[in-house]
Amino acid sequence: MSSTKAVCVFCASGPVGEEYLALARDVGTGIAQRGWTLVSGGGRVGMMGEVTRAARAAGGHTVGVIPEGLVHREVADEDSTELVVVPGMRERKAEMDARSDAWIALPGGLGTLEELFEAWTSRYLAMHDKPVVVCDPGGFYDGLFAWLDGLRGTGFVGVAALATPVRVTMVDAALDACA
Ligand SMILES: CC(C)=CCNc1ncnc2c1ncn2[C@@H]1O[C@H](COP(=O)(O)O)[C@@H](O)[C@H]1O
Repeated sequence: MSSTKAVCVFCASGPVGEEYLALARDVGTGIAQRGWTLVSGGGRVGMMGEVTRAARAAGGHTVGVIPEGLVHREVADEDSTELVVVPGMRERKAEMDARSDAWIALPGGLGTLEELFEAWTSRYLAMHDKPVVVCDPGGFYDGLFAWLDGLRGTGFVGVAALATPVRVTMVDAALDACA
């Protein structure tokens, strides 16, 4: 077993399709099967709820970090092994960061992108060396990465920064990249 202890997963909180919910379950199950802790946004909604329920069903330890203002909106995961209620979004991100050894982004919306870009930019600025992994079996993010790739050579984005996230299509590969 690798030394990774806790993986933070970013993913959709909205009512997305079954293929995305199934992906979230596979990731939660895989994290638990490796004996790792899952860190998430602490809500029961969308993929976020699926990933945590699956991790616990597989015997995993889950840590949910939710701002008090979102406890109702995102339906705080009271069954979480640890549920950390924080004052606001900045504290949520800081707590998720402090408790994680690696990040996995799954398909998601604006919140997921916001979290992914913080992990990504802080890594290319050498503020940490935690793996930043994008697990995208269906090409959900292809348009985003194609657009960013188009900035190559324009001075807006460095080649090393573009190469920072580990992009994979398989859950096992995503977990291997965290190790
Ligand atoms: C003030 C400040 C630091 C804002 C940064 N913004 C955020 N920081 C942390 N989690 C977020 C932020 N915006 C949205 N999220 C969370 O990201 C999760 C996924 O959102 P989404 O469905 O991809 O849309 C949701 O739990 C949502 O609450």
